Amino acid sequence: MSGNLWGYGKEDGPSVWHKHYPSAKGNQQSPIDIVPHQVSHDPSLGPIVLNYDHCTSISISNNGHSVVVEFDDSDDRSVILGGPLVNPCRLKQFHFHWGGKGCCGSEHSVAGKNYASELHLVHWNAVKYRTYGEAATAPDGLAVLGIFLQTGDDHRWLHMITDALFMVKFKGSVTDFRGFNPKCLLPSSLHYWTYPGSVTTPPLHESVTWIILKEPITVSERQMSKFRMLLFTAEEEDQRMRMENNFRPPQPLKGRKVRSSV
Ligand SMILES: NS(=O)(=O)c1cccc(F)c1F
Ligand SMILES: [Zn+2]
Repeated sequence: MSGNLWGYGKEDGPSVWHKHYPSAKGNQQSPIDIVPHQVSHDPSLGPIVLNYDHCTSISISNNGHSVVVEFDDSDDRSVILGGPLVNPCRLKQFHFHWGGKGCCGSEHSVAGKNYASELHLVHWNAVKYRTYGEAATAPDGLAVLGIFLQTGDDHRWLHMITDALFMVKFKGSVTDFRGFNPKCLLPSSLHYWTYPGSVTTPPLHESVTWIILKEPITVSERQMSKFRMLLFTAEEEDQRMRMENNFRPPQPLKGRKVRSSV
């Protein structure tokens, strides 16, 4: 039975990840608190382009840490390009981080403000690396697009995801999830902040070019509550633990520059 290597609890959460994952104390860790007034505007930064029109979602699953939608990344059907990126990067998966009822669960914060949740679209540099695994350990291997979720009215398309969550309640569950285009989850503006960082879950590799959209999307508290009916635990486990507060707190900037497109 695969043990629980790490989690978000008191005994296995972010404050003890460094015991098994030394990168936790590295110089380019994520997330960070973004302070807009200290960001340097870089006019050489072009717009980001999302070519998701022929994207191929395959499945939605509960990996015991979040809910993940996986894509077919066997070719360049869905890529992110432009902005700070040298090479186009292939969409591999997206997932969310969220808090408990009514409190915040984003990973990045903006001048100390946290949002209710944060959506991460994970892409990898298939121009330079042969596999995702190889890219995941290289400094220019991954590009993650971060989108903040704030609460308000219902999001018109998020129900496509929240309606499927009952199928993946337990850790280790997976179900078909085809034909979903994440373009429907984007805000109207693609203005962004960007900085060099890490994946925010173990093994915490410093392989991510972060691209964080400035404009949040709006979802309802009712839609957010459906994420909280997911469980960190598997069906056969006695202790059922609600999946919430699955976020890492901000990490030291250590001299890194956060740049903005406009
Ligand atoms: N939270 S996260 O977007 O940094 C992330 C998590 C797991 C695998 C990744 F490749 C990744 F990017
Ligand atoms: Zn994430």
